Amino acid sequence: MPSIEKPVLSSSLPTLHLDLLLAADLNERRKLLNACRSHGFFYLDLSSDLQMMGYWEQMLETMKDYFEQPLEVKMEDARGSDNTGYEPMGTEVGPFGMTRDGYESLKVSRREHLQGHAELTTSIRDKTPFIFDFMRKSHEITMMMCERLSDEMGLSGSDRFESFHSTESPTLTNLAWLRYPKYDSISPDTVGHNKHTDIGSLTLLFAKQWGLQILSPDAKTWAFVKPRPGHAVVNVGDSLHFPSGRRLASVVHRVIPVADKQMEDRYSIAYFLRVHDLTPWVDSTGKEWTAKEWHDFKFDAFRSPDTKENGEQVLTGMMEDGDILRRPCWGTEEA
Ligand SMILES: O=C(O)CCC(=O)C(=O)O
Ligand SMILES: [Fe+2]
Repeated sequence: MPSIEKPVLSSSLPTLHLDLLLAADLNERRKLLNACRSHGFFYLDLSSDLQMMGYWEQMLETMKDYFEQPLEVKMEDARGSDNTGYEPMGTEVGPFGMTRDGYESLKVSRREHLQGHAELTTSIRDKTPFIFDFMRKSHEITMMMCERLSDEMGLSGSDRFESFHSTESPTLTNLAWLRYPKYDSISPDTVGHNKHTDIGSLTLLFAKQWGLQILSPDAKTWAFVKPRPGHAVVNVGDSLHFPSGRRLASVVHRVIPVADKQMEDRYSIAYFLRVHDLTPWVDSTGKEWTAKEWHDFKFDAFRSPDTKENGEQVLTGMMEDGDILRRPCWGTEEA
């Protein structure tokens, strides 16, 4: 097992409140934009939404039951897709030299949600209505934040972030369950989740256990994001970073096992809100992309960054250079 540096906690992440954002509180809206500009990551206090808090608990139980099944049963849900179905451990490159990733996942796409039918074949199939409820709520929350950001940035018409997510065109939005095995049972060659920025627009992450690290602009080093009860973690992805003219920060993060803290399997739930496939943008080198091209190129890089021209850079959204955060142009402007 590679040695893991002493944890540095990220205590400086801003905290936003779901109820205040829903009420379109002007101060909270300003805080949201500042958080997306300066840190790209923030805590979202969900404690005002008892239904969501209940869903989170229930989802954890459901996903534990799912992952406990034998590998060959879970493989019945494998579809060789990056947005739907089961993926075993080791599909992608891991965080340390010569390692593969150390997590398994199950994804349900928004396309399945909108069609009202998930292509699940195993025991989990009868949980589909609950999974769809969770996705609906996660979608409402993330889209509401897109609205608040657009308002605060004074965007109108087709420049507003909501319009990038229109249901008329396909998107690769999905809900993912992730399981990282407990520290004791990790094999040295499949570990954690490699450094990356998220492909989509906003990620709503439900994780009660340690392991998530960000490349902190404050500490200029890897910092653990401390799990906080009743709080989700939200982060900006590349599909808001580039289309916002890089004013919103898509920050590099990863997951690594924590020796004295990961005594149990680690479970996280991520809602990956993504823009529609044809959304155009220009990257930091001036190259033009559509969201779908970026997505496909980046997923290839997840699997083998060394074999792709600029794979490393695509992986980290061109935000990082040798584990040092490249100071982007965000964070300096006033809201
Ligand atoms: O499992 C986690 O806490 C984070 C996962 C993640 O960063 C991702 O899947 O993009
Ligand atoms: Fe991520």
